Amino acid sequence: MSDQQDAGRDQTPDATADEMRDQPTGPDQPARRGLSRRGFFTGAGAGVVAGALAAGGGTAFAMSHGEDDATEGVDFNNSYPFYTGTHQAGIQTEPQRYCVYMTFDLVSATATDLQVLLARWSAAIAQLMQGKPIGAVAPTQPNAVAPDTGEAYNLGPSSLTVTLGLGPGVFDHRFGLADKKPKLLEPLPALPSDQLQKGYTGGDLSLQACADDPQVAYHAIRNLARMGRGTVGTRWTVMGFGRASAGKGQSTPRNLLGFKDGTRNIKEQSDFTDHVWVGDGDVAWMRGGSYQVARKIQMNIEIWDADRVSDQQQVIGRTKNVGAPLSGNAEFDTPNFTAKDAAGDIKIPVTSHIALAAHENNNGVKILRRSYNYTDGISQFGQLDAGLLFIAYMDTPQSFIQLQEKLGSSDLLNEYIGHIGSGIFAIPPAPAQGHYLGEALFG
Ligand SMILES: C=CC1=C(C)c2cc3[nH]c(cc4nc(cc5[nH]c(cc1n2)c(C)c5CCC(=O)O)C(CCC(=O)O)=C4C)c(C)c3C=C
Ligand SMILES: [Fe+2]
Repeated sequence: MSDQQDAGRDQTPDATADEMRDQPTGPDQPARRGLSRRGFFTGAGAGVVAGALAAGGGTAFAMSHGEDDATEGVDFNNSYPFYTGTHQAGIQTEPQRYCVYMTFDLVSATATDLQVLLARWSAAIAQLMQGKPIGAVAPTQPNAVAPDTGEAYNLGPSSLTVTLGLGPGVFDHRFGLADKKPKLLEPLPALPSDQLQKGYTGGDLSLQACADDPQVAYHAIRNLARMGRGTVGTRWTVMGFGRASAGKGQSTPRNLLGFKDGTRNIKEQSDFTDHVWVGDGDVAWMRGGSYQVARKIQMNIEIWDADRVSDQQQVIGRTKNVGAPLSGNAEFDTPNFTAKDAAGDIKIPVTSHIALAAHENNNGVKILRRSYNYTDGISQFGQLDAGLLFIAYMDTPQSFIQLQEKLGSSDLLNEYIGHIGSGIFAIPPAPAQGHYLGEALFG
């Protein structure tokens, strides 16, 4: 690691050495908390993802921003525990800056192969989340092939979380696990405005690796895919940057439309209990788990960029700079969906994105959004190929279906986006020490 990277990773200008040593750890608690968010060196910015990858790590650089920014500091030494015995990390965890999402097809039809893979992946994920390699990077035996590919060596845990999902295919005729199938795990139905492409859809297993260093997230997925060879084959992947959602202690970031995204995301513990974590109503082994819906949503960026900001605000239902609902003044003002202006017009259009998606207008339905921006470069038509890797967690997939049936039919945003990829997965709870993800399936 270069001196510059070392400086970015280990120096915390306004935290003392004692503060750094004495932070509490526990389920879903980072190993080090309480470090000042401001005054830090920041991690790699969204616009330099490719550069950071090419440079071989999270670029550390000092920047000055205005007051209304989302530049919380990054502690590359922060880690989360894997063996919590409760919920998997990477859901309630404050969103990290980068995400590599990949789905896999099971190419072996033997339940034992699946069982061994889940056990080996679990052990490896636990190591990776502590910032450790999954075996020797440079074996002493000169003819040996290295178990770990090495590109994350010494980069620090970087808040890595790896979240595993089980798709509907795990419970089909192949593995004898049909009686263990989560009650609500079915392929998503066709939804209005779907433009799904086979190359970005489906999968028997999913891995969501999130970290504050893109290379740490990529290393995790690369090595887990490598371990899976012979049992799984890769299906589709998206690399996400610039978290497009906010956790409880975080400021709200912006998506590629330039709007704050995540203002009214789920943040309170009671909402996680009521809307995200599976309770007693499902198969017993899913208790503490969740359902994950992933959508690759392409944006027609050039068309959006040509639109007047006043119109963009009508589409979203919020102001672009502050992120306030059109019925209010400040970002966290509660939207008033019946408020009218002096001319008698509804202030938040009824077909705006937030009016259609808000829980007040959907019988109380709420989902946890944990999305990331993505770019695939330039399309065959010479246009920017970019969008949102929409990832959501919920206690029933019906919540997403209900919202998307409405959004897909009427959302003003549909002129500017297209859902091109899709996947649905059951998220098992996290194992306790000595156990592995999905172990209850094989009892
Ligand atoms: C089916 C669920 C949703 C999809 C798909 C979706 C796509 C999508 N959203 C944005 C941008 C924003 N979304 C915002 C709010 C918001 N979105 C959903 C659901 C889906 N979005 C919900 C439930 C909400 C909260 C509504 C509320 O309670 O007010 C916002 C506003 C800021 C915020 O509260 O987060 C933006 C901006 C894009 C660009 C997009 C697809 C590309
Ligand atoms: Fe949205």
